[in-house]
Amino acid sequence: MPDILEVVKSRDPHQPEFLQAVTEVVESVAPVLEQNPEYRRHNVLERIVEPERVIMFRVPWVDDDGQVQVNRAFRVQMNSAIGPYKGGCRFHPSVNLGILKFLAFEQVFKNALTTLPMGGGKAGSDFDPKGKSDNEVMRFCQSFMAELFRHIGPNTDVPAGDVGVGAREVGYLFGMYKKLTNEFTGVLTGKALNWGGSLVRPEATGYGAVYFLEEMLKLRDQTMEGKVVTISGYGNVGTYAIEKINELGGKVVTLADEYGYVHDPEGIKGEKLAFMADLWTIYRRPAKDYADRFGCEWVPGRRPWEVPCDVAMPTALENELDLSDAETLVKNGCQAVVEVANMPCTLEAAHYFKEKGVLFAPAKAANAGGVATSGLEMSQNSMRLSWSRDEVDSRLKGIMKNIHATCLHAAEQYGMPGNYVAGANIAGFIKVVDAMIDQGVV
Ligand SMILES: NC(=O)C1=CN([C@@H]2O[C@H](COP(=O)(O)OP(=O)(O)OC[C@H]3O[C@@H](n4cnc5c(N)ncnc54)[C@H](O)[C@@H]3O)[C@@H](O)[C@H]2O)C=CC1
Ligand SMILES: O=C(O)CCC(=O)C(=O)O
Repeated sequence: MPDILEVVKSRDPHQPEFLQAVTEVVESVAPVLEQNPEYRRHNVLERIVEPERVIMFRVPWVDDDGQVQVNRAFRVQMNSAIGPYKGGCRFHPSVNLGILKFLAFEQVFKNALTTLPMGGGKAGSDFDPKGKSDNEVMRFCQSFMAELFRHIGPNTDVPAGDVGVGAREVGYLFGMYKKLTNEFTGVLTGKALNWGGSLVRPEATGYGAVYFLEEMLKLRDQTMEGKVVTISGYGNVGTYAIEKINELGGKVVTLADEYGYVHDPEGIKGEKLAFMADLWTIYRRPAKDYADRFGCEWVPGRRPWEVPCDVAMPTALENELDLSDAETLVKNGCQAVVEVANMPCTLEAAHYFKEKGVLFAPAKAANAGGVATSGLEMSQNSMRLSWSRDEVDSRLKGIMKNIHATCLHAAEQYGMPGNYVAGANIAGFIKVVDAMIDQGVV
């Protein structure tokens, strides 16, 4: 039996993020494979690390000066064993095939944990929406969809937003899909409310992560009341995580970007939260604007993890928190780390938190509220009905509680009590590979 990590490394030596995501899963599921020889016989590990399909395409578009620009785009259709491919689109200059494969791979397990019938996929482009006009963004989205539309559909593949893709972009993507197919269907989630979106979808990832954190804290007889929290990204997930933390009596004291971080010991709330909410999501402006506007400390070239906190919630990008950040957090008394971004902690940082007894929520469990609510949007679209805010929020809360319990149960069952990383990987893995086996070698 070949070592799967060696296979992945030798096939795709230039995809470190993908290898990292696979390594974490392989470490977790080793006891499962040992106890279930059937999984080895069906070669499930070798199959699950290979995308079912990857579409790569060029996206030509015309900028405001009349100049033709070209970007590269992908849709990674990773696994459809338990439902149509499902996962967001990322527009960011760092996007490449390896990053999208890691995101699509994570999505497979995450979507399985929600219990909703969704397979995993991820799309994206190296297009940078920063500094682009509305019209440029629209032309880019239209050109992107002019190719993607033939590969997706409400029962085939249902994309959504991710970094750099919010309600505005989903609107432009949907408009083009509708024009090309002459169909009004739930082919994208994260739609605006007045044309098929779901209440609570914008808030869902941030709220869901805080619901997960509440469950973890309950095990230590604690609540969010009085907790000091550090975050990084201040886009969609950062904004709504802060809103929920404030509501539950916590206080968020940082926000950050690639240039440095803002320290606001008074907490990001009220008028300040409203200002911050628009800063990236609408204007794509740097974090420093917040410091300038409210007279807070701006710390250039450093990361927010050096600010003492009870809870750290990385909310920007992969590998934004490394071992030395983890050591600083632990030294400063941090009790819990919640991965709200996808794979924001390096493997070494995640291992260190576990070793030191810090509560550690892995992304595929903690940020699953977003895609879960996308699943609820799909259900509402299929039924041609809209649920109330309370209905969606209580389903979201129920799903997050269930994911928390599922992770604990799976980890316990395989001899790793309290290890949320192992629990999330094992539970997601078993659900997906059982479905793959049921469906034969396809
Ligand atoms: N939007 C969603 O529903 C979900 C998002 N996620 C993950 O959450 C994270 C954030 O996503 P969103 O808030 O949706 O994106 P967003 O586009 O709304 O916000 C992105 C944030 O990251 C910051 N950022 C961009 N480039 C950066 C860099 N090079 N260094 C540091 N910061 C940088 C931006 O300033 C912004 O604050 C990503 O890892 C995404 O995959 C995970 C689950 C669902
Ligand atoms: O809502 C969705 O379909 C995707 C959300 C997403 O991209 C993620 O969970 O990372």
